[in-house]
Amino acid sequence: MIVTGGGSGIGRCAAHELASLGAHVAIVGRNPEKLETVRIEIEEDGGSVSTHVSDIRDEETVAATIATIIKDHGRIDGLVNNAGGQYRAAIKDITTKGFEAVVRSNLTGGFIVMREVYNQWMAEHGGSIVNMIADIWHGWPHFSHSAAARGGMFTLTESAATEFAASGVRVNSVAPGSIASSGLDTYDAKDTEFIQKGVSPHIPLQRFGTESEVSSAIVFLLSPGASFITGSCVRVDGGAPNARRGWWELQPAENNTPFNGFHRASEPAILAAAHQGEQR
Ligand SMILES: CCC/C=C/C(=O)SCCNC(=O)CCNC(=O)[C@H](O)C(C)(C)COP(=O)([O-])OP(=O)([O-])OC[C@H]1O[C@@H](n2cnc3c(N)ncnc32)[C@H](O)[C@@H]1OP(=O)([O-])[O-]
Ligand SMILES: NC(=O)C1=CN([C@@H]2O[C@H](COP(=O)(O)OP(=O)(O)OC[C@H]3O[C@@H](n4cnc5c(N)ncnc54)[C@H](OP(=O)(O)O)[C@@H]3O)[C@@H](O)[C@H]2O)C=CC1
Repeated sequence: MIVTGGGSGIGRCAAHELASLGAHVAIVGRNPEKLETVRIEIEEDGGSVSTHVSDIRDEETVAATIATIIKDHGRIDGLVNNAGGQYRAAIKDITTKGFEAVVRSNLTGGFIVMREVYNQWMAEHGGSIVNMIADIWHGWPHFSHSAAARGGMFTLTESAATEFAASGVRVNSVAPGSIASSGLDTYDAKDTEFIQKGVSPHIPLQRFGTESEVSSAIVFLLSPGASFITGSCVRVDGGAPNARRGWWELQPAENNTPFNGFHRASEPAILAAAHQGEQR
């Protein structure tokens, strides 16, 4: 199994889960120290793991990385195309260089990894691919570059699912909403406050999700339990896209206490666990 972005957050959690189920996990990322930390954790837990330093945007390195994984481990049954991210900015302030950096990180890079895994292994042997996107439905203000890229990845997933089906390759996407992952550490306090105020009041389940709640969707889609599912998207978002204006005011009075995501009783525990790297 390959997990890109396996050195932190959701990718780290998925890598732990896959290793605990008996898979050899090849984790890919740019930062060798992060990968090394996760390698030690997984091995301490009795799992099998290898680390591969690669920027998913660098075609040559990605091709070489996939070839190495096949040479060393003999097969690739699954790909978790998870690496990515963005910074918060209004459209009016996004430079072309910044826009392209985010699109390359969240669309082109994932495309390169998926194509190489397919061409070098899965076209002949089958497999399962999970592409990470985000809660982009109806747009993603202040993260528009990422929304554009993830929208592309959503339809790339649908196209690949059909093109690859005859090879026995399933391709699905997972769309996390607001997840209290270590990825939130990449935002400064101002951004986090924006996310908290802008996002939390619109989550019907009234909290942020956890890394393991996203990992379980990933693992399900990779598993034989999902053998008739391809070209689909599993949303892991607490119902956020279904909340509409006025929704909160229509709640029963006993539920009608102000909630602000991070301030809910469960939030500090979830965030603390994510920050301390305790989620597996
Ligand atoms: C509720 C929340 C939901 C979502 C949660 C998550 O996804 S959690 C996951 C969160 N995890 C992650 O996001 C992790 C992965 N994310 C990343 O690696 C970066 O965000 C990246 C995608 C921009 C790639 O970065 P890189 O190192 O490859 O690129 P680079 O540094 O070379 O920049 C290229 C250009 O982009 C621009 N620019 C960049 N940053 C800013 C900024 N803060 N401000 C303004 N502009 C910025 C700038 O134009 C820069 O060029 P310049 O002006 O410097 O010549
Ligand atoms: N947390 C959330 O609320 C949400 C997260 N997501 C998405 O889920 C995925 C996982 O996020 P999360 O775990 O929260 O955040 P993290 O920032 O912890 O994870 C992102 C991982 O991707 C790796 N990465 C980023 N860019 C590259 C690159 N160009 N090449 C190789 N590796 C790269 C990073 O490692 P390194 O720095 O070593 O390269 C890092 O390990 C991301 O795509 C994220 O945008 C989507 C919606 C919501």
